[in-house]
Amino acid sequence: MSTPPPVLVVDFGAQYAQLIARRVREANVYSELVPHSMPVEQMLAREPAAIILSGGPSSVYEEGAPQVDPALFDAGVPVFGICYGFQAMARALGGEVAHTGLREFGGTPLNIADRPGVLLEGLPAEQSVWMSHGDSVSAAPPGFNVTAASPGAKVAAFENPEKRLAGVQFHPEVAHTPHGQEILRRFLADIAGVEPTWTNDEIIDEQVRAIREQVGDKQVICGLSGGVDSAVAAALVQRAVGDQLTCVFVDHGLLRAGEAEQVEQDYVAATGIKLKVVDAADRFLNALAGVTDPEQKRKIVGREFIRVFEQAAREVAAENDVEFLVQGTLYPDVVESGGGTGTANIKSHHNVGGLPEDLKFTLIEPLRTLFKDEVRAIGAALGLPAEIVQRHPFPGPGLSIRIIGEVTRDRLDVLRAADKIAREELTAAGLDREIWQVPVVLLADVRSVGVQGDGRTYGHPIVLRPVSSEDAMTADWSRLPYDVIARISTRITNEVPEVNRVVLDVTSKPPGTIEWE
Ligand SMILES: Nc1ncnc2c1ncn2[C@@H]1O[C@H](COP(=O)(O)OP(=O)(O)OP(=O)(O)O)[C@@H](O)[C@H]1O
Ligand SMILES: O=c1[nH]c(=O)c2[nH+]cn([C@@H]3O[C@H](COP(=O)(O)O)[C@@H](O)[C@H]3O)c2[nH]1
Ligand SMILES: NC(=O)CC[C@H](N)C(=O)O
Ligand SMILES: [Mg+2]
Repeated sequence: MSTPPPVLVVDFGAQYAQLIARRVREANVYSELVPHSMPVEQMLAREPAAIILSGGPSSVYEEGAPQVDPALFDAGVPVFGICYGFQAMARALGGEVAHTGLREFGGTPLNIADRPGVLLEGLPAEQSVWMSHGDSVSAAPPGFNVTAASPGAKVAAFENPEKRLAGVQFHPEVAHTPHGQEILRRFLADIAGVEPTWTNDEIIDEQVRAIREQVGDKQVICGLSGGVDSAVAAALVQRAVGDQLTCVFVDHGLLRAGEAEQVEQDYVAATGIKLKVVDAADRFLNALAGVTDPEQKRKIVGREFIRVFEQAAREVAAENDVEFLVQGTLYPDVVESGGGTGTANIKSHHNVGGLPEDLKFTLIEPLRTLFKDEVRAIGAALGLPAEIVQRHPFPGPGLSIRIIGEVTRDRLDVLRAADKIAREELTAAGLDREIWQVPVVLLADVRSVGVQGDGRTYGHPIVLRPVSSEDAMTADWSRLPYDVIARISTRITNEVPEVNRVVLDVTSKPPGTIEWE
């Protein structure tokens, strides 16, 4: 894929590395993450427009701490250091970093120096920034102006605009640094001289061009779920190769009420796309019989999806094998599956970590580096209707990972009924847009005693998990109005006989993930 010269974000193990890349894209500049282990020559071979060094947990003076190769600063590429990256930069260029004993975590006042330089000129002389450090730069490298200080960091920002180098101790990428985005934008525009041309239209044109080149005159299939990501991915591919694309919607028996009908009607009506619907419920439910382990469920679903796609591909093009499979994979699917830089496997998303080893398709995943809200913006720019673009996420493994315990048809029916009620009440209360999603979970192996109609019941609990989030990487539990929760609870316990208790999940992410499995 040919993209503009990237701004490379070098990941030193920061919590926020991908967030930095995303903020750069928000400044309309193309950006990608690379590991700190990548040799400088390789970074330079990418002809980056600029390089940003991320934060990280190490201390630069510790033995074995990741260092920055000083050759990076001689290459004439603009460099911006953040937190650990700032400290590593200071050290590589002849400044000093010390453990001063003055740690700063969270909102911290920043005082701008008399010579505020390019990055801070005209911004409030005192402003709040988000800090998270124990080490500090005690002396800036020769040739650099110190442009700000904080109580715990006498060198909190420095720059050398002639050499196009700058850095900050604080985190401009987080929302808690109010002027952070402006500071990042100034680095890109005024120090690095990068043009802000990476707009949604640009992304679309670039992806369409790349997909057309990759696919040529071959046939393509796309797993279409009715969700946002695959809808946007399919729309991009349709724009690129038109009716060489066939979408395949798999009814795996793990869907919510009304979902299959909705895909068949809404999506085809909105886009005119060629759609093949496969009823594969028996196949998935047989494969899942007796399985309770979440990772095993996810891997089974991942494998069965591919087997169904293979069969569908054979039917789409009898003699001319389908080589390409389009998936609406997003960046969070990749990181959580352990595909980031040194990141742990939290859960195998069926479309990444859950794929079988003998996968024969070449994957086309045009959204793989993006977050959901970026994808929504692209979907809107492609002209997809709001009902599709604003839809709540629903995981590919569907209700199988919302039944804690074995997945059976009866349990699926119970969960489907409860989920339908929760969704109806949320929509009736006008809360869909405020809420990220509301997984409804059945604790199938847990029972508790109830009393209904003067009789004893021994039923199952349903968990409501309403969350608010910007990008699914972090989330908070949503403070739904009590009367809405009460209506959902009353209706579920009245209308679903197997359920006699409704509980609310009040855990943020971290420590909980959004889905229970
Ligand atoms: N029922 C399905 N039939 C066909 N493909 C599916 C199905 N469910 C998921 N997929 C494939 O797996 C990918 C990942 O699923 P995921 O749920 O993350 O995305 P989505 O459904 O497109 O969007 P959303 O996150 O909004 O639900 C989809 O983009 C799609 O390619
Ligand atoms: O396509 C998907 N395949 C999966 O296997 C999967 N698991 C979780 N999710 C969705 O991803 C977001 C983050 O979820 P978690 O906090 O549970 O990891 C939430 O929006 C989840 O609904 C999935 N989507
Ligand atoms: N967030 C960071 O990058 C921290 C850098 C370094 N570990 C410190 O404590 O100062
Ligand atoms: Mg989905």
